[in-house]
Amino acid sequence: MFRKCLTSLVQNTVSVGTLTPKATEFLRRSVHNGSLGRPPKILITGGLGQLGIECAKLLRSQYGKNNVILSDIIKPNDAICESGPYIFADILDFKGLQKIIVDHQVDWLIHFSALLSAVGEQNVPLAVKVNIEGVHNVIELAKQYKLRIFVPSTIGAFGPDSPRNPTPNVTIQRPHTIYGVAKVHAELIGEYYYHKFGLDFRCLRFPGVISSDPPGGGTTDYAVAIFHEALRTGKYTCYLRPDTRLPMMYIEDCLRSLLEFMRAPSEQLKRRVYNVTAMSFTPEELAYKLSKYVPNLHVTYQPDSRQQIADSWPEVFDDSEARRDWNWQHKYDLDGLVDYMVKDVQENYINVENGQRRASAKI
Ligand SMILES: NC(=O)C1=CN([C@@H]2O[C@H](COP(=O)(O)OP(=O)(O)OC[C@H]3O[C@@H](n4cnc5c(N)ncnc54)[C@H](O)[C@@H]3O)[C@@H](O)[C@H]2O)C=CC1
Ligand SMILES: CC(=O)[C@H](N)C(=O)O
Repeated sequence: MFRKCLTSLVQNTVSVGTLTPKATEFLRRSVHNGSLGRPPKILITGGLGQLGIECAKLLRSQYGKNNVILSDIIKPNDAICESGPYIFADILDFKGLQKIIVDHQVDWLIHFSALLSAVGEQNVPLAVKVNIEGVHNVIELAKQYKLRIFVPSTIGAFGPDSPRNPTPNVTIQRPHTIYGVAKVHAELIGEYYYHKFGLDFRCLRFPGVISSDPPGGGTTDYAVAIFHEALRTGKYTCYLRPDTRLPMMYIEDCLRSLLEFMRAPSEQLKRRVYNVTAMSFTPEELAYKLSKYVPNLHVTYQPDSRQQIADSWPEVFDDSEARRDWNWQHKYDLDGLVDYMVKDVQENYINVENGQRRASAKI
């Protein structure tokens, strides 16, 4: 009965006449913070991308396997199905998303569906749909069902007119990619819904995120690809100039920032959109660090259309406001990142492939 009453409160489907507005708000917040014995039910959209699978692992370790639902439009493999709930959800299907939120009593929405910067430029109409219409759908649903919603933004939300070193939290934003335009739109509409309707909208601008999982087609992808190529072949051809400096972050830091930010009490947040970062480096500097593990590493540079995008993005990201307001602190610097990535790619990709090759040679 108590659980039912709380759920109704969270979803605002009944009015509880006997409770004061303050008590109602307290209960609603307690459920969102997982502090009433009921962890939040979380839906991750675009969950089979670079960030989604690892994010689900982290959130499931905190809130339980069945309280975190992964969703995407991709057919999942066996490992994904075994790891916890997975649902097909097209971000463009408003009613379909609505049904999932109602059926599964969702409290938090982590909205990862997107076309990244380089792929977005290859298919602008689709990027407009997924990155702009998709955000409209989730923001409206989050408002209707009183969800806490996280939408990531990016260094790509800045453009050539923005100060690049450092790029502060609030400054000129005139991006030249459809990806960036859509992210600025997401930041603004989220802030608008917060001011107008009290929506608990939260947004972090991430730098290039580095993990061993394949990235989705961005401008910062080289910083993942170089590990896979260099450790397999000792060579890598980079599509950016050697001196292209970009802000970056190891995935563990990125997802921890998301979790800490989602858990931060609303009154601690001075704004709804924060820059976060860990380090900045160039391809040349990364190659130098990697050459300590791959002594004869040979990197060549053939800049393509992604160079122009990178040249319009921040070089150094100023995340001092996140550090001040909710105590954001990164753990991995460039040395730590390279060390972890080398181990991860070697153990979980190269050694596994070699094992499979040996096994099939025996058959
Ligand atoms: N990976 C990075 O370096 C950064 C990522 N971000 C943001 O984080 C979020 C997640 O990024 P990644 O995981 O790297 O992207 P990703 O490209 O690896 O994954 C995006 C996912 O969205 C899904 N998707 C595409 N169309 C869809 C649709 N119609 N309905 C539902 N899902 C759909 C794709 O199937 C894919 O699994 C994105 O919003 C991205 O802009 C922000 C800054 C840096
Ligand atoms: C920094 C990002 O948003 C992403 N990795 C991209 O390069 O598009």
